[in-house]
Amino acid sequence: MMNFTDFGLDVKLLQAITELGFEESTPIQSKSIPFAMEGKDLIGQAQTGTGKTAAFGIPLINKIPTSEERIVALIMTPTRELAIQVSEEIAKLARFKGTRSLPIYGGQDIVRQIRALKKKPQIIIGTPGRLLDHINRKTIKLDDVQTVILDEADEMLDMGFMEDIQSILKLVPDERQTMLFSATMPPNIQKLAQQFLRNPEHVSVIPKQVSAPLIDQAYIEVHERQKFEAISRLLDMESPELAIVFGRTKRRVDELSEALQKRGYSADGLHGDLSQNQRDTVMRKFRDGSIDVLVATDVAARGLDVSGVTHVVNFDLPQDPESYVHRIGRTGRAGKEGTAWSFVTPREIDHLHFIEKVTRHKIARKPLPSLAEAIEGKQRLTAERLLDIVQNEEYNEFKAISIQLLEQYDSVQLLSAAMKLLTGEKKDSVIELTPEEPIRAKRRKPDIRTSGRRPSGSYGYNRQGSGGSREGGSSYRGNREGSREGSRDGNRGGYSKGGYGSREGGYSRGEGGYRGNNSGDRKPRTGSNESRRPTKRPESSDV
Ligand SMILES: Nc1ncnc2c1ncn2[C@@H]1O[C@H](COP(=O)(O)OP(=O)(O)OP(=O)(O)O)[C@@H](O)[C@H]1O
Ligand SMILES: [Mg+2]
Repeated sequence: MMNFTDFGLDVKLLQAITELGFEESTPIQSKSIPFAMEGKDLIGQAQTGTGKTAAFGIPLINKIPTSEERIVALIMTPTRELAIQVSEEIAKLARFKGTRSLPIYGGQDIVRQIRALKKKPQIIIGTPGRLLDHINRKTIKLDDVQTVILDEADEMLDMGFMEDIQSILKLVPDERQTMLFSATMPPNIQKLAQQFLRNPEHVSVIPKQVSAPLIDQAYIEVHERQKFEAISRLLDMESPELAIVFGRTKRRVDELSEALQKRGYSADGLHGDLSQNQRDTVMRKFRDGSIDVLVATDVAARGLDVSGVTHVVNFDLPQDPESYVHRIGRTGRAGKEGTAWSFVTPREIDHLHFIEKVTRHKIARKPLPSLAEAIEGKQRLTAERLLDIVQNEEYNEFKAISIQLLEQYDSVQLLSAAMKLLTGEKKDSVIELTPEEPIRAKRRKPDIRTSGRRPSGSYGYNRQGSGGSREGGSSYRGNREGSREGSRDGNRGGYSKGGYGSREGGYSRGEGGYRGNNSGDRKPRTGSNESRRPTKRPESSDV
């Protein structure tokens, strides 16, 4: 671990890093920043939630002169939400230095983007489809780009963005620095790397444990028709601060989020068929805590960093182990702990074993919480809420009436009634979700490592790859949308509990650190770029 002061960074950048509460660099940052500062091309791989964004953001901002008036850097991400988020992190890091960046993605009003481009951003963060659109309109010119970063590079390939990326990179001068980052690196990344990187440094953080140590993983065997009851009980029992529930299809996400709302949970859905405006609203509500359950397709599986996500639930098992890795990686970030549950139907047990094998992590089986446990959980939560008020002495205006009531009734009676009211009764509306087909286990051929250079096991796990055929798509591509088909090689590159020092404090960031605040631009998005649609994936987040 290093201090950020060791890298010889611009003082204003250091100031921003301090302000963000980053005390020491994470392993991927310690390893990548020096290479990046030397101008080397780079393939960077490390577990979810370990600071890859800053690993490329810091050296990037460091190298751009304040006086620069051209677009000199390009960052590509697979989804719009991620473009927004990365752009926000870059903006925070660039705050004092004054580096100008701009997110550019599908679904946002293009005229507005064109206007923003006139302010001479130095860094563009975008999704490939919309970027190409601007390139074709000549509103973005890449002739002066010196640095290109592909975040979640493997996912962009899986989404069928290869051609788009190729067309874009052809327009960038050869004399440039190119960097790829992801927690998983399938073999097909090699193709991209060979084509676009020059003698890249492979930086991968070697994990002590195969799976993310901070995520407590479990599965619950349920029948398809029990899933809704199961999720209700889990939510009641654990009352997550924030939870992300992954469903396989858009229909699933719509039905489930509606059903949860009907039952009184504060939930909302996110998938690629919503308007950008709706997507933004849902994300904002989730980040500020006005909803606590985000039901989503795999559009939310990659890269999203929302602090306070304590639980991830795979309501439907993902097709690919990589998708599993990224999904559960929405919790247990930045040194915090998290819990991930997966619902597995009896016919999917084999598929679960396959995920276990590839991720080299045994997932513990847990029983479905009983109704009694769920009720107890809810009551405990109510009691906590009450005690909170007691502790903060926020009840003065109720004192008089309480005294009056206590003259007539017994205190236990009264308190019980108050708790009943507070807990709320479960609305037992009938919930019916359209069943999803079980995922069939598919055998994949043993994988080829991302790069022959690394000793085996240096990734988080050696996965069995699909040997190139894209896993999963076939059987349900049609309506399964959302599911990210697989990247091939997964890896939780890194970082064991000890990785950040001790787990809580180790990855320390000041209290005030984060909480998705969001300086970035969040405007209603309208309009779209339908001209290019990734071939592989019905849910494109870009167009
Ligand atoms: N050195 C650091 N100290 C403390 N917190 C950090 C540090 N670097 C990054 N973080 C914070 O850690 C969180 C996770 O970082 P980030 O989103 O970059 O992870 P990632 O490795 O890109 O994960 P994913 O694979 O899911 O995209 C963010 O909130 C980020 O601000
Ligand atoms: Mg990331």
